[in-house]
Amino acid sequence: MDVRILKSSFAVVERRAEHAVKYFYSHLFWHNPGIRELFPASAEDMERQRDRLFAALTHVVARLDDEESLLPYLHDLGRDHRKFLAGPEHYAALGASLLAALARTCGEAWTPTVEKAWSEAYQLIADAMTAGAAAGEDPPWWDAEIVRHLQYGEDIGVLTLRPHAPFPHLPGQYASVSCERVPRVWRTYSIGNAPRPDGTLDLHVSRIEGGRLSTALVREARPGEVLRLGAAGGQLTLRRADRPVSLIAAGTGWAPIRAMVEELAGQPPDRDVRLFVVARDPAHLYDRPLIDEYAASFGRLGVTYITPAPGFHRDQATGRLATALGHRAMWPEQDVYLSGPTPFVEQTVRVLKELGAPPGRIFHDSLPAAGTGHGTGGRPLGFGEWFLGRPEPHWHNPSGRAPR
Ligand SMILES: NC(=O)C1=CN([C@@H]2O[C@H](COP(=O)(O)OP(=O)(O)OC[C@H]3O[C@@H](n4cnc5c(N)ncnc54)[C@H](O)[C@@H]3O)[C@@H](O)[C@H]2O)C=CC1
Repeated sequence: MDVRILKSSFAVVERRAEHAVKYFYSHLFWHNPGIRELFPASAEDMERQRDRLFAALTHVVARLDDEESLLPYLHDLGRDHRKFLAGPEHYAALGASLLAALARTCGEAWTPTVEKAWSEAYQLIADAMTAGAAAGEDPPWWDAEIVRHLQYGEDIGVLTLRPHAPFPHLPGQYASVSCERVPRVWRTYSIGNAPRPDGTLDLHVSRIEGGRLSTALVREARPGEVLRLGAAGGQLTLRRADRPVSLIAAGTGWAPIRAMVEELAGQPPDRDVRLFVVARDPAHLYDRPLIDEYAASFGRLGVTYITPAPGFHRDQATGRLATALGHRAMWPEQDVYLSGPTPFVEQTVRVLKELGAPPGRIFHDSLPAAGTGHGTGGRPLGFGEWFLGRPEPHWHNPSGRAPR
């Protein structure tokens, strides 16, 4: 496999990424009509799917000369793709369409040497993914019955699920979730509890305006229905160290923090733990009674609730949090765990760094697209630049896994 040739031809493809990805899917669905059934039906969900494919491809090409890190990534990716019902025949079809799209996009730069390099590279990718899928000991997915559905106000739902088989997860991790009401659409939700003896788990869902899965889960799903879960992942898990801890949650970002508080409460540490809970209004502090109970029973836990001042926009709570963080000392010595909306996490990380928190001790899930769409000097980003400049999205980081 000639990595130099692959990278230089991929540089051409990146500049015309949108064209390449559209051509790829048109080619794939035209030649394999059955495959369309495996992908989301709506144009909007399909758009996201296109983003994922190119992001994963970029990730792979960037690591082609580092097989040591690439192979485990591809194994995990293959194992993860079992939940999409991907079989060996699909890998062959995808390979043919990928090569056709690359050839089309590269134009005259597509020589027999380039084609040979890409065929070999794709074979390596497909072999590693199918080997990963075959070696996976976990089920391809977990069916999980809704056993309780609580709704807080119009837009928050807490769903308790009972997986049909043991579902390994660590406090703070998330799972991808799919529901028959919105076929073939998967979204990640953090798990709101530490592992329980009865194996049940809670998902905290905030309904997004126009979000079909979150609307179905909050407003329509009922006990008795079965959801589908992919393996738990993510690295927002407690580091066991002898340091003070701050936990900061906004909105349903409370879910993974709650799981970590449960873990800490099981073995209360001999160190200071401070919890900041931020919500758009007091009615959205939906777990406040439980948090107060924890604070009463777990002596080293201090809690600060933060909502916007009356009459202010919900985001004002983030400014109020910054002030409250400024009143806490010890930032250079502690571990900080953060969870909530992406702009909230970005803003709070900046404040924490200014307060002296070491970047290596601030933990949060990888953030999806920052989405400003602008480069230096306010220049709009080209499509390929935009893809490449994005932080690594967590939906194609299947390596951040639960213990197996
Ligand atoms: N592991 C993680 O990081 C998790 C992240 N989430 C994310 O958290 C969000 C929760 O949504 P909701 O409960 O509806 O929260 P929300 O929209 O009610 O926001 C809660 C608080 O976050 C802050 N905030 C929200 N948007 C902001 C902005 N643009 N700039 C500054 N501050 C902002 C405000 O202080 C607001 O009061 C979802 O986007 C979800 O994806 C949810 C669970 C886990």
